[in-house]
Amino acid sequence: MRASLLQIDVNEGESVESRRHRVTSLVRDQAGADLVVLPELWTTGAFAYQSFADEAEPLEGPTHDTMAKAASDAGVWLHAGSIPERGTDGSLYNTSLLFSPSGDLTAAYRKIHRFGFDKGEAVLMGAGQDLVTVRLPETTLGLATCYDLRFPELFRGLVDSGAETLLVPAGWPERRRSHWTLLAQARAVENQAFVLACGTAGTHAGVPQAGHSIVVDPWGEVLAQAGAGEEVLTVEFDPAKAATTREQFPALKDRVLGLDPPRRPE
Ligand SMILES: NC(=O)CCC(=O)C(=O)O
Repeated sequence: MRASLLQIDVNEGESVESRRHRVTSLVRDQAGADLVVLPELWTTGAFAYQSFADEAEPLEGPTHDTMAKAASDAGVWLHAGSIPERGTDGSLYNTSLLFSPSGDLTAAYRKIHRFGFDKGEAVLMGAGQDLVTVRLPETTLGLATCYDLRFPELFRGLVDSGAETLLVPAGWPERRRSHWTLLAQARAVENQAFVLACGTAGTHAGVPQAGHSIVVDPWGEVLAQAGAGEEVLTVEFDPAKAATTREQFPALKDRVLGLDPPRRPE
């Protein structure tokens, strides 16, 4: 499979409309890839909390429409990153969209772990409830978003649902770049899965972004990593390596199931 991760520079000097236009043409340029991945909340910026409500869109809003067309023009599976979604219940969600090569919306994942503790996304957006996996001809995708990367139980749930390739759009800050690389490798090793993690470049809301989008194989080897600026990171990988790694080093089979989860501290 050939995958292209589009590490987009997200900054307030460019309008949402102009960025959407620019990203659409970048996606179209990826014809020949099998899978294209965009970052988290690339229209607004993941830390631009004050613009979430103004820029929120219904699931099938302007970003959906332009990305559906770009996926079919390029003939690629497109993980279009995430949008600030205005749900039919009126709440906001951080929702990622996956399109088929014919431009159909195949899956939507509402981010489960919201970042910010008692501020920002954590209070402005609702939490997703559902794990999402998608069967492609070559592999089964598992969807997660940014801060989710810190929660291994979510990824284990995706693996239990058949995932072999884990897609993680993000808006990860430079301040914690070492965690980004470490966690991407950890999720790959412990789940014996590919991890394709696509972040943003630039600075928005005063938060410099880490960039350094990364592709890790099921053995934990880094197949490719971007630099700090806007970049198209292209990588070829054999998705069957998840199954062979699991056969040859069958650690997932040694899981002890049914352990009582520790109680959450008061
Ligand atoms: N947008 C996010 O989820 C940021 C996550 C983050 O900064 C971290 O986990 O560290």
